[in-house]
Amino acid sequence: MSSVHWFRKGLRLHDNPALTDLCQRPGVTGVYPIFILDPFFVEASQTNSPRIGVRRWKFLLECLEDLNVRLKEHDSRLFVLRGNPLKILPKLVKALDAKHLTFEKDTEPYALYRDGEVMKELKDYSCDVASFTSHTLFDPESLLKPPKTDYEKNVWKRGVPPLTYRAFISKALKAESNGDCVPLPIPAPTKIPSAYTSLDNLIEALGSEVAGPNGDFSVPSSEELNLELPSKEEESPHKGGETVALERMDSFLKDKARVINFKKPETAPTAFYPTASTTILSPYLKFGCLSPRLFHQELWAIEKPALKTSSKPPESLRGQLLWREFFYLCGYAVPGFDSMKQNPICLQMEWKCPQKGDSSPHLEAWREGRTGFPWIDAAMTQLRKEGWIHHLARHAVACFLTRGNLYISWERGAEVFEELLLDADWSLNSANWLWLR
Ligand SMILES: Cc1cc2nc3c(=O)[nH]c(=O)nc-3n(C[C@H](O)[C@H](O)[C@H](O)COP(=O)(O)OP(=O)(O)OC[C@H]3O[C@@H](n4cnc5c(N)ncnc54)[C@H](O)[C@@H]3O)c2cc1C
Repeated sequence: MSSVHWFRKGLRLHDNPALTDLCQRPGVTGVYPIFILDPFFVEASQTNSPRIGVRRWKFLLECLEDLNVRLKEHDSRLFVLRGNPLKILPKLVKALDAKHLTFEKDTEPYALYRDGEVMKELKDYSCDVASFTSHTLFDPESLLKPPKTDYEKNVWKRGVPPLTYRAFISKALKAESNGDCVPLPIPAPTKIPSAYTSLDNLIEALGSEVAGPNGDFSVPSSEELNLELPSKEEESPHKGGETVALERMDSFLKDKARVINFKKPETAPTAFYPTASTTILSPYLKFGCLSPRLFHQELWAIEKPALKTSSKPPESLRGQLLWREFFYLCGYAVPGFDSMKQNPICLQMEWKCPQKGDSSPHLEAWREGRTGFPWIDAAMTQLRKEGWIHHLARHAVACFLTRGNLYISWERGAEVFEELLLDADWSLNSANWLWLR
């Protein structure tokens, strides 16, 4: 019996409950691991700048290559399909006569829409569709309160979220220190049943453009995507993939004293990779090359025996992961989270450049790192060249653009970050810009 696992984020084999569950289902004899290159993420936004900058593209391709290599170790492979998932996926399921489709739950607005449409399309087809939480520590649904008052019912359609970090921690962990409440990661599948259908059959059902220029559903090259890659000297030092993610996590966590004493505000924004003061795991968490539950488990194993003396959330390293969790919950629960006007918890201000597509010489100078303020320009230059900057540098440039100096809308800043950051993440980017407003 054929089945499909759809990778979107969650580009990993470890702690991938959707994949592991599928591989263990009785009667499943062939698993197709697929990734769809969705034009939604490729096309330029209204600002005419691409949603994904070239460095993040490169990082994604590295993640896909690495995933393919790891799948091959299990006698499997990754099938990369080019096109709109709403059109391709139902066709694929039908062509393979697949009886199961699994994927990781994704709570961003576009993903919720996309997955809802795919499920609708497959409703009358005898394919069991199942999604699993593993991009966050908790399923956001589980942390929302039912709305009671008319106001709450009107505003919080998905449920009422805790709106402060402290309230979130006490809801999620019941007590600040109780890391034992967090679900544990699961191991990678031991066996991935191979898929047998010939590529010709798939091409006939889906169309040759879906299979890529070589007709083999392989990971695209930079040439296929028309990417103008930076020269070797200009490359970002951060390489994508689960293999690098696990190595980097292990390497950072070797220094237990650093983990136990980690206080985010005291880390240096001017320390760069490979001696950066924070983990630089954000791009790997963003694409799901690293499981947050595995990272949490490793952190908790170091912190728990030293609980009396260790640093605590929100400053500790586990506290950083909990910020991520809190902001994902807000992104899911708060309507219009990425905008000022539609967002009920956002301060309303008369910013300059309020509309998508608005520009100004000050905005351009900020974006290009030529404000004349050395610290701001250095941070924006690092962002452009490496795709990652320290939290305090993000804070500084964000304050400079908004309430600190230029009074330009935070939404314009978030768009620039969305393009340039390797770790650009809808929930976290919106949340952190909102936090500053
Ligand atoms: C204006 C602005 C925009 C930002 N946009 C993003 C974004 O698009 N994507 C993103 O991942 N982070 C974003 N951040 C948050 C933060 O700066 C980065 O997560 C962090 O600097 C990543 O570096 P690190 O992995 O070394 O973090 P570490 O300090 O090592 O923390 C470990 C992990 O905890 C999470 N984390 C840490 N700080 C935060 C935070 N403030 N909010 C949410 N999660 C956090 C990240 O997943 C991070 O990898 C933004 C911050 C600001 C001020």
